[in-house]
Parts: sequence; C-alpha cells; structure tokens
Amino acid sequence: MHHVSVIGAGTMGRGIAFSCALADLSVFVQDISEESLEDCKQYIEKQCQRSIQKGKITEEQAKQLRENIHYSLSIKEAVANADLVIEAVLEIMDVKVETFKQVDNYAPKHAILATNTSTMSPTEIAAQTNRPDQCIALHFFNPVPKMKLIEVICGLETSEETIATSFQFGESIEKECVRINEFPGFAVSRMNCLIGNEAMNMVMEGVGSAEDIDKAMKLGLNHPMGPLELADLVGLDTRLRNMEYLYQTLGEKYRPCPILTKYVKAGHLGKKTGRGFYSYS
Ligand SMILES: NC(=O)c1ccc[n+]([C@@H]2O[C@H](COP(=O)([O-])OP(=O)(O)OC[C@H]3O[C@@H](n4cnc5c(N)ncnc54)[C@H](O)[C@@H]3O)[C@@H](O)[C@H]2O)c1
Repeated sequence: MHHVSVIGAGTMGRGIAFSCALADLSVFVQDISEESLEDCKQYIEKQCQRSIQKGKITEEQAKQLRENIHYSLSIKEAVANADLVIEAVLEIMDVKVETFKQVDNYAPKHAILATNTSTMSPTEIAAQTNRPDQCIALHFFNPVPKMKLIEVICGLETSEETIATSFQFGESIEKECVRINEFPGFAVSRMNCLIGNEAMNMVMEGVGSAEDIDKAMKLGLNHPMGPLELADLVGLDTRLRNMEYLYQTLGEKYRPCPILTKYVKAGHLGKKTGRGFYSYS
C-alpha cells in the first residue's frame, strides 16, 4: 500500500493524513472547503515542528513528510491513484453516502474504501457502491498522532482480504487494530458516548462542576481525560450527531443531554470554537 487518500481535512482527516505521511505513505487530502485545507496545512506544519522539538523526527524527515502530502479540492484528482481511501467528512449519513458514491466512481478498482464514522453503519454506506466487499470502517481516535487504536469494523459484505489489508495498513502506521463486528457505536463510541452524556446530565442536575466531575473520573477511575474535556476535544457538534444516531438506533438511554443540544445551538462547540464545557483562550 503506497497511496492513501483522505476525504475531509477536519479534526480527524488532518490527523490521519499526518500519521500516514509520517509512515512514508503518499497522501492526498481532499476537502470541499479551501479554509479547511489551509488549516490542515498549518496543522501539519505545527505537528512537524512539535515532533522535531521533541526529537521524534529530524528536519530531513519533516521535509519528506511535507512532500508526502498533497492537497486538492477535487475528489476525482485526490483518489485517482489511491490504494486506500479514508473518508472523514461530517457524521451525516447522506453526506457519507454521496462521498462514497463519488469515490467509488473515481478510485482504482483495487482500492479499499474506508469510513472513519464513529457510530454509523459501514454496510449501509457500502451498499451504495459497486464494491461492498472492499468497504470497511476504520475508526481512528482523536488526536490521531497520539492515539494508538484503530477499530476495524466489518460490514456484512466486507471480505477477509479487505480486513487483512486493513490490519496491515494499521500496523504500517504503528497503530493497534481490534476487529469489531458492525453494531451502532461499535465498541468505543457506544460506551464513551454514554459516559459523556451521563457526565453532562450530572452537570445539568448540579451534581458537580465540569472540573470536579472530570477530576473524579481521572483520579477515581484512572481515565486519562475527563468525559467533559474529552467531549470538548471531540467537538460538541460531532458528539451531538453521534448521540442522535445512537438514540435513533439503540434507544432511550442514548437521548442527548439537553445541555449538549443547547451548547451546540449557541455555537459553543468545544475546543475548536474556544468554548464548550470549558473556556479556551
Ligand atoms: N472528532 C473526533 O474526535 C472524532 C473521532 C473519531 C471519529 N470521528 C468521525 O470522523 C468524521 C469527521 O469528524 P471531524 O471531527 O473530523 O469533523 P470536522 O467537522 O472537524 O471535519 C469535517 C470536514 O469534512 C469536510 N467536508 C464536509 N463535507 C465534505 C464533502 N462532501 N467532501 C469533502 N469534505 C467535506 C468539512 O469541510 C470539514 O473540513 C465524523 O464521521 C466523526 O464522527 C470524529
């Protein structure tokens, strides 16, 4: 595997692009927004500088890493030589399906098509393509360069060859893979969204402040991050979409906390907008 295309240059897409380029894969990043592509370039530069400062890579490697990444507004151009396409657009089924249809049209016949969805059905997305056996979900975690796991989620028609190649890809970029059979929310989001939503309900009920609830989970259960700071990092809009999908598919216990809905309506989307459960300056 040499050529990876990443569709969507947001929080996840840019992290995936960095991790692939670091492993010396050739990466094409595509987005419909010029601003997102520009932000992505700046993110890659920042990650390069940080990695050099920490002694993780040399100046020479950073130069190569930058050269490994290409940017485009055209999906046709971005996937033309892909061995693997990773979709990281918004968590909206119609947007994902439309993206997959286009990618299926333009990517080489052998290419694997993966979605980075946190919750949704890879089978439903794959059914809209002419290669459902080559479709899979590769669920990365935020921030991608730091987080070791990829959940490899097999849809109904995903072939063993596609799964094996996905595991090899994961290893090649120094991630650990787990094999999960498709069910809404997979393993991690299904549990994590519930914990986050309960923490939000506790804030709403006045059980404790965001700071104290997060501290309790970190020191009491050894979680590396509190559920509310994690929700801010994920993006509250993204988290709300995850909750809405899980509520539709798994029922009442996933009903989104009203505070989450209120914050999203107010444009308080967490770290990316400077305000969520915490303020960031
Ligand atoms: N944020 C997280 O912590 C996290 C973790 C794991 C998985 N995910 C999943 O990854 C996916 C992306 O989430 P994100 O947080 O990076 O979102 P984001 O909002 O940060 O970025 C989405 C990007 O997709 C672009 N986009 C929208 N429509 C597009 C299209 N048709 N073609 C190309 N680009 C398009 C947007 O311009 C934006 O740059 C979602 O499915 C989400 O559930 C998110």
